[in-house]
Amino acid sequence: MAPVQVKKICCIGAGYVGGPTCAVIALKCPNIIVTIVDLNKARIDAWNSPDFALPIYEPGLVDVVKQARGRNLFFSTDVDKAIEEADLIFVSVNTPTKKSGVGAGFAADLNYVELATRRIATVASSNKIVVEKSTVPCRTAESMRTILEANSKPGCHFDILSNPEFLAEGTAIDDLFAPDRVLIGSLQTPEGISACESLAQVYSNWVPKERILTVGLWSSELSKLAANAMLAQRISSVNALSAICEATGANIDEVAHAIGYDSRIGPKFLRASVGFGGSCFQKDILNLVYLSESLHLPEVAAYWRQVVEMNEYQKRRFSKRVVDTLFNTITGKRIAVLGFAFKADTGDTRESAAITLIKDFQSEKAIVSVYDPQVPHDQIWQDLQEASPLVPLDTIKKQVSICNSAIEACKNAEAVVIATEWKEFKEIDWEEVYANMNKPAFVFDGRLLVDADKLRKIGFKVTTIGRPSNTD
Ligand SMILES: NC(=O)c1ccc[n+]([C@@H]2O[C@H](COP(=O)([O-])OP(=O)(O)OC[C@H]3O[C@@H](n4cnc5c(N)ncnc54)[C@H](O)[C@@H]3O)[C@@H](O)[C@H]2O)c1
Ligand SMILES: O=c1ccn([C@@H]2O[C@H](COP(=O)(O)OP(=O)(O)O[C@H]3O[C@H](CO)[C@@H](O)[C@H](O)[C@H]3O)[C@@H](O)[C@H]2O)c(=O)[nH]1
Repeated sequence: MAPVQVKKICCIGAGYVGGPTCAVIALKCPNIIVTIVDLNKARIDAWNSPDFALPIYEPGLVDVVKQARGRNLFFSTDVDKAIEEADLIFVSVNTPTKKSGVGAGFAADLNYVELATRRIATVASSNKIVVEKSTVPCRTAESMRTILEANSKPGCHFDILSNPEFLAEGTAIDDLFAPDRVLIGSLQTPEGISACESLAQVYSNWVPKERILTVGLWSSELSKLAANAMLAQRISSVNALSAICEATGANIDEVAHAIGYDSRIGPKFLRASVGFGGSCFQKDILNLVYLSESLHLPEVAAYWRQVVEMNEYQKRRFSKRVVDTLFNTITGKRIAVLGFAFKADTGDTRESAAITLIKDFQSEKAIVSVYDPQVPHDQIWQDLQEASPLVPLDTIKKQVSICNSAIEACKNAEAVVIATEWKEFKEIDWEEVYANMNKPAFVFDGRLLVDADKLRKIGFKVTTIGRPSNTD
């Protein structure tokens, strides 16, 4: 079967994945019309804003959108029109962890995927290649196919592909321009292989052929969960070692450096931290845990669950270290929290470690001043409210304030807690910070960001993750 040449793409979901991914496809494939749709009008309006005030912050994204928007890249709320016109449809909607019902707290909520799939079936009157871009449990493509086939118009044929996304926030554009690999899963039927070839041709406009991996549908779906589980496992492993370092006098930086030199281990993703955050790692591991339990593999489930438990332990351990170091009480003390995003170079706060830390400080009755260079203030209030649903926002606002600079946040504080590795925190005038703080002035570096010796020379008492107190 000759592969269909894709001329029009629709992407359902204009979020952190759909937006950047399909904007890059539009940039790299000027002959393909790409329309990104979403039900959220405010989000689409932001993508279309004349001054490029896009709904997500991602280095390099504005340049991509500037070049392609209006040429062959369009953002719209008219979901049906874009579905109808497209040859290929990416489903890039959110798949959060279920909050209630069977599998609550573990299983992926596939409601958005199902609604988008049903919409495609209802609207489409010509053949479509439907691509699962969202991260989903193994065999979701089968459910999508069943829904599409049961609801399709006569003569309308659907091929389903899995094409998970591996971009990391903060480096999304670089990752999309030069991906380690593009993974496409299809049924191993002539139609499936042909559809796979159609999508591979789109990517081959800029991705070298040897980096486009084609596999079976279920392997593709599972590979996405597996990649995230193994990445998160590395962080939990290094964080577990950081606890041993703090107790023994070893230095986690030196340990990570030494083990990373082994070419079988490699140096990347071994940075001890206050805990991993982001919308993916925890969700996808819990998804894998649920899958393992559903398959009656309790030992496998327990193995992966431990990666998340270690992460929770790391966050709790860090908060406790702050309290212990500040003479076992932080009641009424001002703590400056630098960074609220889950990592640097993003404004995304989903599952950010900062949220847990601030909640812990609130329950110890500290006064908290927060600063993040990218996260909107409304988002911070929303996250803190969601973290403490029983506490009225007015009460939270009496304990927490949001500042417009790091210097302002640190004023009159007893301690500075570095929760996100923003480069600007390395470069702030620490002498000025010190001058304006109560003494003794403490710094807790949860990101291995600052030069502890330099800060100690200024007068700070510095505690660094993965190093023993007082001696690093
Ligand atoms: N964020 C990441 O870095 C990342 C990376 C790789 C994979 N993923 C996966 O990609 C998927 C999307 O993640 P995200 O971070 O972009 O989510 P997101 O919440 O930022 O975006 C999803 C968008 O889909 C829209 N939507 C939901 N249902 C819809 C429907 N029926 N019709 C039209 N629009 C609809 C929502 O309004 C939302 O704007 C998830 O499965 C996630 O696990 C995310
Ligand atoms: O050595 C490290 C590396 C990362 N982190 C933390 O781990 C979290 C996740 O970081 P990262 O993986 O860089 O960002 P994400 O955007 O969550 O990307 C992950 O999740 C995406 C969504 O599935 C995948 O597509 C990516 O491949 C995968 O890296 C963040 O809190 C980081 O601060 C560490 O603590 N130490």
